Amino acid sequence: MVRGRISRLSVRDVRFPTSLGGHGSDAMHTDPDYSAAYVVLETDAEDGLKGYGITFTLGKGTEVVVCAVNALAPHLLNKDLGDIVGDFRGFYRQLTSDGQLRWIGPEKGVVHLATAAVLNAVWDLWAKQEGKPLWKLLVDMDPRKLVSCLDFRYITDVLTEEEAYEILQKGQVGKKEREEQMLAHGYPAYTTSCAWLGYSDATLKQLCSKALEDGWTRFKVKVGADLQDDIRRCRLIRNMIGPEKTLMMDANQRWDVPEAVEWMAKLAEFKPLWIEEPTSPDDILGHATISKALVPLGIGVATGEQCHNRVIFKQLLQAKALQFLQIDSCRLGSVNENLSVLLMAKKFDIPVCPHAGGVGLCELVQHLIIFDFVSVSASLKDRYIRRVGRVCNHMETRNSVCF
Ligand SMILES: C[C@H](O)[C@@H](O)CC(=O)C(=O)O
Ligand SMILES: [Mg+2]
Repeated sequence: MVRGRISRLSVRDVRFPTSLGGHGSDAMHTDPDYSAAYVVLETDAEDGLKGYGITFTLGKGTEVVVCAVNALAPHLLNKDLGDIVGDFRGFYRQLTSDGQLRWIGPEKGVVHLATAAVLNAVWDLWAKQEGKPLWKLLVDMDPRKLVSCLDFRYITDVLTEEEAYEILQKGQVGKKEREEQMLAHGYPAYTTSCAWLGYSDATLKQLCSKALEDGWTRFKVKVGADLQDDIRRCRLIRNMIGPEKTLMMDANQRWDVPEAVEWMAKLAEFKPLWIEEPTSPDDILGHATISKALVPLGIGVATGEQCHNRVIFKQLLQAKALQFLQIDSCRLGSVNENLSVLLMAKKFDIPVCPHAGGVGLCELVQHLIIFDFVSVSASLKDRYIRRVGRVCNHMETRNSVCF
């Protein structure tokens, strides 16, 4: 039973100096300081429970997101939590339709990152009050109630509320067994931690050996800045992991469309499962062109970590522009919008492999992907979550079930 009126919203600018060691570096973000705008919601309820919400940022941008969170605060303060989650679709619309703030969106950029942080905190508070981790709150929720939390505006041409409901109804079959499977075995994961672009070959080798010792079987390597460097680094890592283990590549939007196709033709010998963000995240048809050109090479296209909203995902799916869909728990408008993308992916039969690794992302997306497996996709085929130690060890979480 939800309770309390929101009495306080505070937001902090939290930064880790990861750029000093090249951690998190890629072909476009050469000096990332992993950071987060960290929101805490308090209520006047006697239970003393607080809701914590995060959005991932990269250093200086955090102060801008903090401003946007403060600008959204009046929508929450003095509101009854019961009223918010009782009409969650309406509340999502209220936040994303603020007559002045939507001009600097709408549903994209800084204001949407801020929306994610705020709504992540609301979901956290709701789950805590119900005494469940978020994934369990979602899995146990009546499908009618669940679809009532989602905003179908702009996506009804591919997914109506009724279709979403039917998907969730079908997902009820075998749900208990899948939940037990998750708790017993976890969700398959991959690591990027050994192959950031700013790492020397010596560091790459040392971290890759350690990851192999630790039992990792799937590895992602950053590429895109210099072809000869990429060939050398991909050869090094492929030789170390052997022909059977999985290798993914991530270009972080570095290339033009023809360049992406030519570059990947040169890296195809290292048998990547996917090339992630080969070009601008806004270029839907460009992704479709790349995707079509890489099919004969057996390389899929993965994208989504910088997809603004459900509309872009809808078009990527319609255009057959991706083979792996990467939701981001903090770039989309929190759980509400992520769930609508999970349901669209199910309709198009495209596996979801969430973006994670940044501050709080591994902790957040595991809830979404477990819900996806238990209640939506019912499949682990071609699905992997990202796991990372470096920032996760600053987080205290319950129910961590990734391996
Ligand atoms: C700047 C970030 O570290 C980015 O490289 C993360 C990313 O692309 C990924 O985790 O995937
Ligand atoms: Mg990436």
